[in-house]
Amino acid sequence: MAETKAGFVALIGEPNAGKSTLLNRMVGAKVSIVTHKVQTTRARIRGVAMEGDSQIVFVDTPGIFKPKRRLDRAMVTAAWGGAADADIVVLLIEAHRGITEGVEAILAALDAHSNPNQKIALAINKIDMVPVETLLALAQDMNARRAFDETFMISAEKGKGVADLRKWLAAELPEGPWLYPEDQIADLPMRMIAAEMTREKLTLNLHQELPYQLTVETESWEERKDGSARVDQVIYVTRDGHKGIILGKGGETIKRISRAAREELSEFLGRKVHLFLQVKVRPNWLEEAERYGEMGLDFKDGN
Ligand SMILES: Nc1nc2c(ncn2[C@@H]2O[C@H](COP(=O)(O)OP(=O)(O)OP(=O)(O)O)[C@@H](O)[C@H]2O)c(=O)[nH]1
Repeated sequence: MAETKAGFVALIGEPNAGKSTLLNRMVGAKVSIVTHKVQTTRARIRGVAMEGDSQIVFVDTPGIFKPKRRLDRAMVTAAWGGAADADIVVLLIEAHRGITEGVEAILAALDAHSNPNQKIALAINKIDMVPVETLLALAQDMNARRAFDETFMISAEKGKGVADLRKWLAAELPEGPWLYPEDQIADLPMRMIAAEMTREKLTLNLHQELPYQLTVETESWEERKDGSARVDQVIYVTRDGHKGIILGKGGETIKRISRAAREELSEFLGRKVHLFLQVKVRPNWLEEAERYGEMGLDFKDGN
């Protein structure tokens, strides 16, 4: 019998590089949140992909960017933490943006946050947006700055090159027993996935900065005899005014958000869901330790 392999792969990159899209494509289920807005990923979400005898456990980290607030700092620390613990690190960059200041900053910090036993691959994403010459020049330029173990050119959205990357990852992982039951696609508690779904709908339905000033928590999850689930969530905002915006005129906005989140969760679970949303004002939630635990982040890291 062939030896099984298993290990952790960290996807790192600037916000919006396409980490969530790539993860979802590799795992084949929507476990991470994808939107057009940056910094949507706050927690270290894992997805598990099987490839032959290998089990690849993905750590989808928040984008790495210059931290300003405590929450930002905790997110960036979590991102680097994910990289340090992984067997393989994949640096994802955007083909059309090339070597940005952000990419340079990540390259400069990569040595300090990785170890010599780790393989580090480069994945140039969004190749659908540039001509092939640009792509080859970028691959060369990046490899001149750092000797990557392998370079991949992919389109996470269109699925190009993704299978090659997956095969390479599977082959490079250390030998060992699988870490999760084969049919388990994500170890993220369902409560958190449900909260992320609601947060995604809020992000899509609200404008500008507001989505970054709120957080969603699943307070209770009740399995009902008829096979449905009752899910109660609280949306925490920092100001009274924000609460009004989320509720909307006659509660229209929150109803729309609730309907969209319920439909997605119900589709994901394959059964009926009763979703109840409440909006609460907590001026200091950005500074409260327990909010960080809920998001899988360490409060201390924000200091
Ligand atoms: N054209 C093109 N767009 C892509 C591709 N991959 C991802 N995108 C888009 O890029 C945007 C960002 O993708 P995400 O997967 O959310 O990026 P992320 O790195 O997880 O972002 P954060 O969660 O903010 O860190 C989305 O609008 C995607 O649809 C690609 O191969 N080609």
